[in-house]
Amino acid sequence: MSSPKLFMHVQDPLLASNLLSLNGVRQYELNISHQDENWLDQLSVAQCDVALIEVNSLHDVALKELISSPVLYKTEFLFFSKGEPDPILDHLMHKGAGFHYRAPYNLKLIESSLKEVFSELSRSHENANTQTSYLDQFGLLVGSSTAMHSLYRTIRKVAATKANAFIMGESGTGKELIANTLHVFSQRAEGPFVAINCGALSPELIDSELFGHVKGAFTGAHKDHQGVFEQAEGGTLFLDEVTEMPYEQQVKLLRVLESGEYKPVGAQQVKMANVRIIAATNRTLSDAIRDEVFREDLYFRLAQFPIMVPKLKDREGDACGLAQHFLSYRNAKDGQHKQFSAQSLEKINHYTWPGNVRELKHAIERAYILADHIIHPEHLITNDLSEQTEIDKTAGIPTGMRLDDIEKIAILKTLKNNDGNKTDTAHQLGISIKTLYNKLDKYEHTDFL
Ligand SMILES: Nc1ncnc2c1ncn2[C@@H]1O[C@H](COP(=O)(O)OP(=O)(O)OP(=O)(O)O)[C@@H](O)[C@H]1O
Repeated sequence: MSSPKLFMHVQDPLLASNLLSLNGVRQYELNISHQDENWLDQLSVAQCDVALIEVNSLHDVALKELISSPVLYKTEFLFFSKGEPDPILDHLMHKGAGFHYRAPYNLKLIESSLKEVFSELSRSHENANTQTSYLDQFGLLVGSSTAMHSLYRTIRKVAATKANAFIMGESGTGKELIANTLHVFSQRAEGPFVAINCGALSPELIDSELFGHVKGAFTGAHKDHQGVFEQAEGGTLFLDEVTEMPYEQQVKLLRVLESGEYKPVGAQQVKMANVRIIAATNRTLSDAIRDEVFREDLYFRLAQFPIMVPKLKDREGDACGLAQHFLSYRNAKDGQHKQFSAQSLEKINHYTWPGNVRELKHAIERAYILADHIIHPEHLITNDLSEQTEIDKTAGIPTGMRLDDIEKIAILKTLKNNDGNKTDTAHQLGISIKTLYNKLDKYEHTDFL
């Protein structure tokens, strides 16, 4: 088991020796900087959990670079300064970089901060290879891997600010849960969390869905309707699949973000929005911007904090842990005691889960339905095409299975075969996209947790 790593860039010999004498420092695996090289470059390579940085020059290039570096969100920083006002350092503190100690330094306080951070990090390092059903939970997110703990730290820092955030990650990695967790840890937690899927909005109703409408604004507008900006007033508005919003609508969104003003359809008066926006996409943004699917200016407005979500296959140990987590909740709901065989856990551990946590969750749901007591590998229907024939033979529908369970299996399997593409899935199943979204929503909110 590797222990947490600490990077130290301190020029003042007295401060350096004081810090090195602390137990709080010595418990880490130490990386001392080479003074004549850029410390941020060194820290990026060393990938340390904690960094002690002495700031003693307004011309510290690395400090400026840190503002836009991903290292800012992966590392816990303790800055030391003589106390001269430093706008860059202030900017970093507003971004939730960590602690700033001003001379004369209180070594006891520094020691206790380092110990606290160490015990939090050790827990994540210890659990990195867990195969048990117990996983750490942060907000709504479950996972004990180092990648998830690094994400938790990022969320904690971003939540402390007022900035908009842009969550990027593959489908099924948990972007909506992350947005919700950000909300829960923010100062707006008492306000509403409103999520809207921009891919599921019909082009005719999009203005009304976003900004609302007044009675009589158009045929069928029988009464006033609140748009999501108003519903989320004082809270957080989550724009899922924001890159799927029609290009011309994106300008309207940009305008609201710039001025805070919006006008319900048919209204005379503008309203002021008081919402924090969190957006998400599973597209590769550079491609979406290049192909003119998504406006670059909107991206910059939304992405004051970009958050990258790790794929499930990059969260060591979490696939098995999450599988057990989902199964235990399902067992508890039905008063059952179904279990995984050792071979099933092995299969879960080795499969790459291209559909990420959603695919895993659905696979466990299907396995739970198909297995009597022990979940064997053949009950775990994955997207792995090399196993498809075998799966199809073994996944016959047992007599007496509930119709809504059969429907669920048909929907989830078709979705998987279409790599998560909901338009193609709805088309093949002969249902509307809206019905598909409603059903998926129902499964996600009723099966587990
Ligand atoms: N870390 C996690 N812990 C527990 N459940 C999770 C986690 N991540 C994802 N899930 C579950 O997996 C499913 C998919 O999550 P979510 O909808 O947040 O993913 P997404 O990245 O927003 O997907 P999409 O891009 O397709 O909208 C949900 O049922 C969610 O509850």
